[in-house]
Amino acid sequence: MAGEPTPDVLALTGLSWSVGGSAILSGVDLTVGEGEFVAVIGPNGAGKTSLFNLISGLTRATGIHRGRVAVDGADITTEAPHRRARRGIGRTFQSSSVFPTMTVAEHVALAARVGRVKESDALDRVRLAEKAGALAADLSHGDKRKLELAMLLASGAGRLLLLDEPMAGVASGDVPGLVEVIRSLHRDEGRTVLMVEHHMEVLLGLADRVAVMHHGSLLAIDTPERIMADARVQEAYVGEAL
Ligand SMILES: Nc1ncnc2c1ncn2[C@@H]1O[C@H](COP(=O)(O)OP(=O)(O)OP(=O)(O)O)[C@@H](O)[C@H]1O
Repeated sequence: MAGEPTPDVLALTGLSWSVGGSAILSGVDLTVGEGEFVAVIGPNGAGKTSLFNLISGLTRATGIHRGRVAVDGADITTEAPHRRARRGIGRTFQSSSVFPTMTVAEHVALAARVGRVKESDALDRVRLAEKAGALAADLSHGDKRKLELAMLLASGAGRLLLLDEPMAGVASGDVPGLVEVIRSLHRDEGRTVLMVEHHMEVLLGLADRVAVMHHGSLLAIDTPERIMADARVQEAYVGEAL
């Protein structure tokens, strides 16, 4: 007999945020299932980063909030960011945040102090083990991204990964390696991923569904192929490449 249905890892209901009278997010409803990969796209200023901020709790003290954020069925709308991290929410930012004078291994050791993951394991999983002794300042941009992922894994906060434009600034030759690392965290380890990414060619074969943000609302959510063929999406992107 089938057991109880598992709650969605993430469920956003009527999520809205306004600052100084301007609506930045309006009534976003979105559910993400366990092990699902959802890409978030949308023109500049559509609200993608704000959406991630509301899920990770970074904007709690700013503006007017409405709606609900639930993780594994628990309402976390007013929870502090560190408590959300303990539930497994791991977040990366548009620009890399590593300490130039620390080595790769030192970064991961620091993160592992709050998690229970072996440091060498975290580096292996992002394919950075051979650079353990390198200074972060000497890493390519793609390797800095991998290091941030290793830190999330080591800290134990990577069951639901929120990746904000991980390919931004990464040299084109390093993109396939980084895509492979993200693919393996999702496909081989079953992690749930929400990722902002502008390049549809990266998302084809990676994302199960693509959510399109436009003017702070969710315009459409569907398979990458159907999203690419959606006339409303094409219209939202007038003047920008999809
Ligand atoms: N703390 C804030 N206070 C006021 N306005 C904000 C704040 N954060 C974001 N905004 C505004 O909200 C809108 C959406 O910004 P956001 O960064 O979420 O968009 P985005 O889709 O991630 O854009 P991009 O693709 O350019 O990164 C923008 O007009 C931005 O200026």
